[in-house]
Amino acid sequence: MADERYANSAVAAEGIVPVMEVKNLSFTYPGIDGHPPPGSAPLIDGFCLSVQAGDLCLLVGSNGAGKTTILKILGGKHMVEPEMVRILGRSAFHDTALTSSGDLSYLGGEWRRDVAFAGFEVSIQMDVSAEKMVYGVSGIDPRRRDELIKVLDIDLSWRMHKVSDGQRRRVQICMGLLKPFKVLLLDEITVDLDVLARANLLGYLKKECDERGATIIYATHIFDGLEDWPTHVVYVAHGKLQLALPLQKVKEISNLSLMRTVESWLRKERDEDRRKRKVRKESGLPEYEKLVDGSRVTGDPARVAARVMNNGWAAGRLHSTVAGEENFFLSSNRVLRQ
Ligand SMILES: Nc1ncnc2c1ncn2[C@@H]1O[C@H](COP(=O)(O)OP(=O)(O)OP(=O)(O)O)[C@@H](O)[C@H]1O
Repeated sequence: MADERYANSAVAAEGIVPVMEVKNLSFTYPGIDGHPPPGSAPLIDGFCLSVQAGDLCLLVGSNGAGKTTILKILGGKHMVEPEMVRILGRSAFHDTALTSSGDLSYLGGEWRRDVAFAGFEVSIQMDVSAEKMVYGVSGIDPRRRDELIKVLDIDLSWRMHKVSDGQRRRVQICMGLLKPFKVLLLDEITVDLDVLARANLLGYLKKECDERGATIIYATHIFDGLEDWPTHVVYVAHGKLQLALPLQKVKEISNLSLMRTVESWLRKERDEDRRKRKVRKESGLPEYEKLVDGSRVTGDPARVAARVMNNGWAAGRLHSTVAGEENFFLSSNRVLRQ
């Protein structure tokens, strides 16, 4: 699907390297011993995607589909084989300059940070002003900073330990956008923004893509204000790419609103899952695949444990993700087969 899109791209035709290229990405979270549980199937499986400069991709899928995992891998937070994910021609995990330069920015989850002597993942709620946070980053274009403060309507006198969740989130977003990113990965960070702040932020992000050729991947379940916002829609289910299409194409194949279109995809996916579970149950298998440390295990765990030596993990690595089990329970692209 993604390859089709890439082949149609004028930029690709000229042989220009895409801003982001994901090739056959497979990933399994490590178990307690740093290795994937015996017999676990890859959580992200054979995922491919090409994204060009200026693309605004909406990443959609049901809960647990793998969106956050994919965004974290793209953001260099989990190690995968360098050739699986190339951002601006570099490996996000191995080339830390990608994120430290601000070229690649990831915004998601709670606002936490490792603080010396205080521990890892300490939430940012200390008694510090918004001004100190926003002006504490050096080398920022003052006009860009002023615009962001305005767009996000930040009161610089806010004390971070006293503000509301939405106000804290606005400062977090501002900090994440201060450097003129080339690629921005957004994992639903607008949930606690009010309607106006969200609309202003979406407008700002679109402008960044239109005017600077920045690229954004945005995972969300909130479709308010997104009808004409993305340039592309990427749908993932069970860790597999289902489709990656220009918004125009999505509109051509569906006469529903974007939200209703995505809803129909998810409904179809759920119905298919239910049907498969029914078949499993009727044939005496457990209705749900067994979960080991949060990872899927296919078939009989005792039997698949025997295949542990061939599960795609290289010895001594923390997060190796060489492609693993072939017999994945769900087939790829099945959702779109009409
Ligand atoms: N650290 C982890 N260790 C093991 N499994 C994990 C871990 N984090 C997530 N998972 C599993 O990975 C799967 C995908 O999770 P992920 O958070 O990527 O989904 P998502 O599409 O972002 O879901 P949502 O829409 O609910 O945010 C889930 O089944 C989850 O249980």
